[in-house]
Amino acid sequence: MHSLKPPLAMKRPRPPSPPPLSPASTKQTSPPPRPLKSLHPNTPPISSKKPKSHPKWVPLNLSQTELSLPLTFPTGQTFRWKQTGPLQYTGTIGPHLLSLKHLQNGDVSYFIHFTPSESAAKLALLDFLNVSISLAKLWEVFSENDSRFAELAKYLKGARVLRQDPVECLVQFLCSSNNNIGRITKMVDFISSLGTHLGSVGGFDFHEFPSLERLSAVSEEELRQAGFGYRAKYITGTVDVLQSKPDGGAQWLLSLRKLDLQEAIDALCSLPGVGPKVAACIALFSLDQHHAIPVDTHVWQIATKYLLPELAGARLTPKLCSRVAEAFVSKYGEYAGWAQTLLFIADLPSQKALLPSHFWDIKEKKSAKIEDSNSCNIDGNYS
Ligand SMILES: Nc1nc2[nH]c(O)nc2c(=O)[nH]1
Repeated sequence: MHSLKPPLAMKRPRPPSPPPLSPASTKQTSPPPRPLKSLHPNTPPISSKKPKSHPKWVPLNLSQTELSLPLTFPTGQTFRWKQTGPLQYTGTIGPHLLSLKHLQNGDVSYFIHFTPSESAAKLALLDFLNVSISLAKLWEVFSENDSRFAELAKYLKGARVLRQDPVECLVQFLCSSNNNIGRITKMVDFISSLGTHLGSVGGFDFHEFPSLERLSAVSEEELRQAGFGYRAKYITGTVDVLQSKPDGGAQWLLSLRKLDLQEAIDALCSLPGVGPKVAACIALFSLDQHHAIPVDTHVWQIATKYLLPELAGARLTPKLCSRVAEAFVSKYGEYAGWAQTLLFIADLPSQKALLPSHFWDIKEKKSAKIEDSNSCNIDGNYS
């Protein structure tokens, strides 16, 4: 078994500036001068002479109903954010390194560890969190149309869809094909380690996601040696195709935000290793395609139980995938992907403890694992 360590041949990029101190390291190694009062173990102490730019936890004006960090970050949308405290997650957005945490009343606050510009970091965070979309309002409408959703929503408040960078999202979901969360995370960590180091928090190193140019310097062989298996050729193949786009691959991917859903899915499926399920995940989590519906056997089970009972027992085919997607959209409307996200999360074994036992039926019969669900063949490797 190969360890997912950076290949020796790769040059490790240098940080743009000395890594910033994390809240934890601030506390442990170099407390700021003359603290007056510490409100929380991870809260930097307040100092009357604190320079304006001193990092601090800042309220985000988002309640837990609008954003639950444990339901949003470790539930299969992104594999790049790390849990760095009991209710605290840390990750990068572009060149910004930030932590988010829940306060005791559930509200979310953020802490900037490193950024070239604080105002740009805040804007990038709000954009990444899709804050212009009210989850409470969406869920009210979904709940009116679906009593089961209404009940689930009581237990799983705040499962929000993120607006990730498309290159980052695409590479993560290429790693997700037929894979489990632990290995996906290791692969994504490996790729991320090729980007510029931004700092360390809670014992984790954080890097800006590498540019396509930097990714194009990694060979298929290096990825294979690092344990990527057949996904290695999908990653290098996709990076090559993106690099050949006249305006650049990153720009090409961003331009898919303006297309209809089907056009965006077709464009994504032209990339090596991208099938309909992975394309729908990328479309939903990075391309503003809010009614994209990733369909795999787990979602198929939910759909045949609650939306299309007449199809129970049938074998999932590409045509039936479209039926499922249509059924979701006709039930939940233009933000149907956000409803799918809650139903997907409710089906994860990790969420079982949050739900009363009568919600466990599907999970009991089939352990809903991401590992089986992201194959490019929608009907292969699922059982
Ligand atoms: N909301 C969803 N997240 C996912 N992650 C993943 O790998 N598949 C899914 C999915 O179908 N929905």
